[in-house]
Amino acid sequence: MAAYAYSTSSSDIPTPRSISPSASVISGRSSQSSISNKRMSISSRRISASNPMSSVDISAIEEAMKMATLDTHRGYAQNHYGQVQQYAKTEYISQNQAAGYQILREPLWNKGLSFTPEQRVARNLTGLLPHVMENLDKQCERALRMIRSRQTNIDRYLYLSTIKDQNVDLFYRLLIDNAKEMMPLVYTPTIGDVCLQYSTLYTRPEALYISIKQRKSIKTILQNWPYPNPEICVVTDGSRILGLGDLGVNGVGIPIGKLALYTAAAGIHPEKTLPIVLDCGTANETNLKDPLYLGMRSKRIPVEEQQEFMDEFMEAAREVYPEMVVQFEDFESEKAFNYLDRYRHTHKCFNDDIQGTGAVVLAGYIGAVNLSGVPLEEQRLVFMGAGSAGVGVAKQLVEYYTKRGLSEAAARDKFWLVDTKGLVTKDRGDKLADHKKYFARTDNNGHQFRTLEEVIEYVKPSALVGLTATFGVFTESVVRALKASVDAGGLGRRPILFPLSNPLTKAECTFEQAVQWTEGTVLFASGSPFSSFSVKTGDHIVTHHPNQGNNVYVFPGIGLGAILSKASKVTDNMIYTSAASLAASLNADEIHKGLIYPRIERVREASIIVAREVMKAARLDGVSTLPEEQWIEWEEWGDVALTKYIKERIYDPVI
Ligand SMILES: O=C([O-])CC(=O)C(=O)O
Ligand SMILES: [Mg+2]
Repeated sequence: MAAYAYSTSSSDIPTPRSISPSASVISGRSSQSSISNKRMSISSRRISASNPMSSVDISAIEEAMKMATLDTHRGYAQNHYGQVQQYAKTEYISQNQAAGYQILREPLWNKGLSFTPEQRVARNLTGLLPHVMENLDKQCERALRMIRSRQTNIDRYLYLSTIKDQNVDLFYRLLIDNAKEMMPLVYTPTIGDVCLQYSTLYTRPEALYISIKQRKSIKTILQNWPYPNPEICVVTDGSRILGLGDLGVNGVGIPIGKLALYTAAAGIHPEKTLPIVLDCGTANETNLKDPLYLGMRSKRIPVEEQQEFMDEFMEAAREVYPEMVVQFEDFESEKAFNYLDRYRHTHKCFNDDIQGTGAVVLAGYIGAVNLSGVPLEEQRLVFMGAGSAGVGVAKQLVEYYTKRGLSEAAARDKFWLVDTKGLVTKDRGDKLADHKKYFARTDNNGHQFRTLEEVIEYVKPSALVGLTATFGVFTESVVRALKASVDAGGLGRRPILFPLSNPLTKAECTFEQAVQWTEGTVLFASGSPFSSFSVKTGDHIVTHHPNQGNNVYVFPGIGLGAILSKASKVTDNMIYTSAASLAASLNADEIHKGLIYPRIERVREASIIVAREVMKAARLDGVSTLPEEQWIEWEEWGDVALTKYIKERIYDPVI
């Protein structure tokens, strides 16, 4: 039993022998195909009927690959147990060939009640739809009424998901026009609850699920994705989902949610988005014991084994979809840094938690410093949390300082990172993870500071950033100590406080607490959205507006910019530019209200600005593969022509 993937598991797992060959995967695509499912001829032949307990039979795989290349109608794939099987490739029909229910049942083709009388006749839809014709706005009205009638956010999420599964245009119109209300439902915080319960909520597949058992078939699996030539992929291994830890395959809600935002916030066509979860087992005991758990029921594989799997995945992704940009999401810190370092120079990829979060916090920091009354040079920053996000953010801020003329050493000196063991110092006595070493302090004179309070007392910071995934770490005494150290510098100075962990249940403090404990002076940003609130002081009512320092303000624009500039890789400068352009994208009203990010309703406008500047940075760095004449032509028109080019290419459903 030991070599068997499901070995840790219970008796409800079917034995390999009980799987019939005809139940195995099918794949492939015709070259001119545009969309999924339709007519699938299922005929498969197991070519390795070897002992199911044995490990993967490489020679059988090679044999199958050889046969697959000789016969273009056939491919190969591994089943759940790593055995190789051969099968006939999927035959597709195009939208033009489809009629009747084939159209109504394909969410990307279905226009709901928007089909015109002519279309209804031409596509054999008469009688399949009610009499009325409605534009998207009208259909949104119905959907909104339904969503608002639901009692819980999970129910609202599920309702939205059924719309997405039936009529993609309607789903995105809803999301785009009601961003403030809908985004927390399809993204953080609700998505955190969805991931926790994903195996129970599951009704239908929405992503590619690639398990370590199928690692020799990654190319086939990628080709099984029904939509041609995806441009952006969000991939996770579920090992660090938001601040919720290892959720295994249940973490797939994150790639799905992030990609919904790529479409809503940056207008990448939904057909061009590809969510992927790599199933490498899980360390989550609750999942392993859950009879409904959907992933591989085995312990998470060791880091080294996953490295090989990841290499194969990245190679396969590049070969099958050479134009696709890959966004790494919610890998645990060590892997997150490793993969970014390993692939960033050879593949089109970036890490959202390190680079996206880094950029969005930098943008907020630029705005906050302007309002704080503490000059940039005098700022001192304490980071609570030294994982991928904490270190990623701190490095992005170091780059900002160095771009403003500070030496790297002087810039780094402005940061004090704290983890569960206290201030990160060189002589702390424990083995520091590689990614923390850069920020380890040497000026502590042998003294170790074990608590956040001690660190604040010692550092006297002007800014406190939280990326700990621990609710309530910013206690009243911590926040008051931060305020006191800022007040000591002079009148009118304001503390910067960013409790950034997601979802809301992991936020280091709430917005109301931050306002109360700083007597309203705080410059605040959180990862998940808090609501505004008003307080009456004397005759005045003062409304406090929070900021959401979430990477949703940058990753859609970074991805779109990389795609449209046809960048061969994503450079540091492109990431840095996303932050600088986001900081500069506030309008007069937002500045007047003291905000440090654009309102979430304007995220699409901000993403277009970010994408435009990212494209320009790609060109400056020599990684854009667009023809030089194209750039010269755009330059003659300033930003107008490039903005127009972007707007003409983005998805904006209107009927
Ligand atoms: O998903 C979010 O809201 C932000 C993020 O990347 C994370 O917390 O890992
Ligand atoms: Mg993330």
